[in-house]
Amino acid sequence: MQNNTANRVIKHGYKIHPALFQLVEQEVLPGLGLDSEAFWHSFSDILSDFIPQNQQLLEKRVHLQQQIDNWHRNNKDFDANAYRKFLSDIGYIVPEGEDFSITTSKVDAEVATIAGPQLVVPLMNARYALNAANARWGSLYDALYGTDVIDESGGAGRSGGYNGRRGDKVIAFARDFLDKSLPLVSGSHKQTQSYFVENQRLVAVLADGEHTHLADESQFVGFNGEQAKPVSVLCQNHGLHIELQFDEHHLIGKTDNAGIKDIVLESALSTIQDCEDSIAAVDGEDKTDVYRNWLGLMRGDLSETLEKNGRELTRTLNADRHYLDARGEALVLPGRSLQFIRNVGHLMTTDAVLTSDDNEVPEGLVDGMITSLIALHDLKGNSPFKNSRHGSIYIVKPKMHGPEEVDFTCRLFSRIEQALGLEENTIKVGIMDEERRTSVNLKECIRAAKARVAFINTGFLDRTGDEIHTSMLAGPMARKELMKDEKWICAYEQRNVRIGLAAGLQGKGQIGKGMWAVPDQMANMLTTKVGHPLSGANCAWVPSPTAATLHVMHYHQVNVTKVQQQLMQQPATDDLADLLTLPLLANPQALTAEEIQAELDNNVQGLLGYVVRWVDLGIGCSKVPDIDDIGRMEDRATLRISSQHICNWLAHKILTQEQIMASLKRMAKVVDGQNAGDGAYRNMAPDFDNSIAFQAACDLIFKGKEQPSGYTEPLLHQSRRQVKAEKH
Ligand SMILES: CC(=O)SCCNC(=O)CCNC(=O)[C@H](O)C(C)(C)COP(=O)(O)OP(=O)(O)OC[C@H]1O[C@@H](n2cnc3c(N)ncnc32)[C@H](O)[C@@H]1OP(=O)(O)O
Ligand SMILES: O=CC(=O)O
Ligand SMILES: [Mg+2]
Repeated sequence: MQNNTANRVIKHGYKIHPALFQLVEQEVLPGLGLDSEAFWHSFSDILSDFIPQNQQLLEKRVHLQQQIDNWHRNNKDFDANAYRKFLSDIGYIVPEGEDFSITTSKVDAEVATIAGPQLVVPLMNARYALNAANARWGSLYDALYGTDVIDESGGAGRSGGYNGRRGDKVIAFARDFLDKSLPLVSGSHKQTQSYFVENQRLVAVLADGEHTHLADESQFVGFNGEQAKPVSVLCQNHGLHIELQFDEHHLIGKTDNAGIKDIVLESALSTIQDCEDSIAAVDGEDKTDVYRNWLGLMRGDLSETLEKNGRELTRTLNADRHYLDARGEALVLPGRSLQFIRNVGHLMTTDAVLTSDDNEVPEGLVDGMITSLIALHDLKGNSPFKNSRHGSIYIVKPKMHGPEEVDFTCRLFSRIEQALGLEENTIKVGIMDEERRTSVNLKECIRAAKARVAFINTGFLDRTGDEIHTSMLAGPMARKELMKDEKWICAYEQRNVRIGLAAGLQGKGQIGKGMWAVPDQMANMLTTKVGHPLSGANCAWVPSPTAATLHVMHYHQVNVTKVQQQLMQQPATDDLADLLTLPLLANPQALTAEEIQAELDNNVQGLLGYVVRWVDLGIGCSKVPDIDDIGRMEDRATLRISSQHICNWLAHKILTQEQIMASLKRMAKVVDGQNAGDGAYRNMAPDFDNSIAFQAACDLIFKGKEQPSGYTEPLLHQSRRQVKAEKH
């Protein structure tokens, strides 16, 4: 791919994309008190020092993978002990050192001490990014009414205008939630006729006129309005706030015994603004758009005008929330989620900055520098809002392979801090445990970041892709849907919590769990995702604000601190053997032709449905219907799984090339049909040869074995850039 070198601004030998240069000079640097020349000088020094190291780390990945491939070629009879020894001999598994505790400081409570949902959002989409930042507080009534959590039986359907029968079910569900999280001394919230404040206590009046109180009176936090007739009452449970809002003239309030019009839950405590797998930013122009959104969030002036339900509205960041505390004194709570930014990993390069000989520079280096620079606006108080009250910058670093790569990130952050005049360890790091070499060496990875690590998180989607790719030659893999029951993944999830706790993350940072990837199945999420806090995780990913408002109920139900304390009492186990158990098909011959076809078609449908929107429309995260018509969140990590899975079955002759091509062509028509309502969409069928998206999908499968770690971004980027070039 030819890089556009026109109109570049040369800074200390590097050629800066004009859009990025303009953004930094005209929008980012003003107000930061930094000298422009000094900034570009230190940026170029950092690039010169870190580019060769970045390259070496990538070469090491390739070298290790080659040795693993050779080992599988030469060891058809798998011996687990010999395999483990081999991995240690080649340095894939590193020796574990003494126990230690992380020393990270200045971590905000949303990360360190309060357990709750973490929302992830594509930063390229300002409408969603703003919505996510504002998802700190969400209406429980809306979340219940609008999703399958409330069943439609008995005339409680969702279509049409407000359905009172459905509303009654919502209110009953919510009252039940109040009874569990804010129990009363006597009676139930289901019987309350009113609430008021008296002598710094919350009083609930029951149907028979009895005045009762909260069983734990310290749960009452504050109110708004008159003590005798509050318009809202604020309580808390496990550090999470619950707001009861009253209005007896409101559509809902007037049907409610106590005049409650809504119950608002503190929901997404933290949000990850994503520059990585949920977006499609392939060049300097795209990167600049993404950085501009981050700037708007950090400067507090991001806004987006949109049309919703036939009305135009302008979305901006929500203000903080004001109350009177129990004593009647002012109380202010954050109106927005605490924001992390996810940078890209070490693999990709970007033309946002070119070297003197026109080579792209590692994208992660540019992300690190520019997103930190932008976050300085928050630290310097240039926004009417505050993100980190402790003056920290939170960067999630994905797809790192082992402790050396974590160390590289930390050294990069340290240099960025020096360049920006920040105190050492201002930039906190979230380590995604989503590559196998990180999982097997997790303790050493955390040690490498022990003064700045603020979270570890099991990115099980990428991790599954890496599991397949790393052992590509070992044999055919289990079916995709059954992967979640395999020994390695159970060990991976438990081990991550165990090692995180042993390294002292409790009270200092997050031990996180992965994404709920079926955005419309909220009832299923409500029964299943409680498993995350129960496993000792103090946060877990959700795909939408609604999911955050529902998932937060799990943290009311489970006291994660107590779970963690119990887990810390348990003796350490050697779970490495389980972690290294390959998820191979127990009996490939037992698969029926129908099962094979269904597995293939399902993978192909998801893959095509995602890739076509990525390549042709630049949409990095989509809800794509699977073969059973269930909408699934697809991003680059889920694509990594499906492409690597097909590739693996092809490599082991469960599938043939012809069979895959036939499925691709058949499923392309299905996907075209699914997108028929979208005017911007371009069909893949029948002119397959001229569809860049279709060709990209083929390459992801047929060239999948050769892709570094099975990643999808090199091919996606190349194809998207081709589409963009054709449009210009
Ligand atoms: C493996 C990994 O890396 S996982 C991390 C990467 N994945 C993600 O970040 C997933 C983020 N989620 C999403 O992008 C979306 O929820 C999708 C693509 C899954 C579904 O999107 P859609 O089909 O547009 O959702 P749907 O139509 O149900 O809802 C749209 C509404 O929800 C909001 N919404 C949906 N997801 C989000 C989100 N993550 N953050 C904020 N708002 C969101 C939209 O703003 C929109 O509301 P609006 O009209 O008021 O603006
Ligand atoms: O980034 C998350 C994942 O599951 O991959
Ligand atoms: Mg990932």
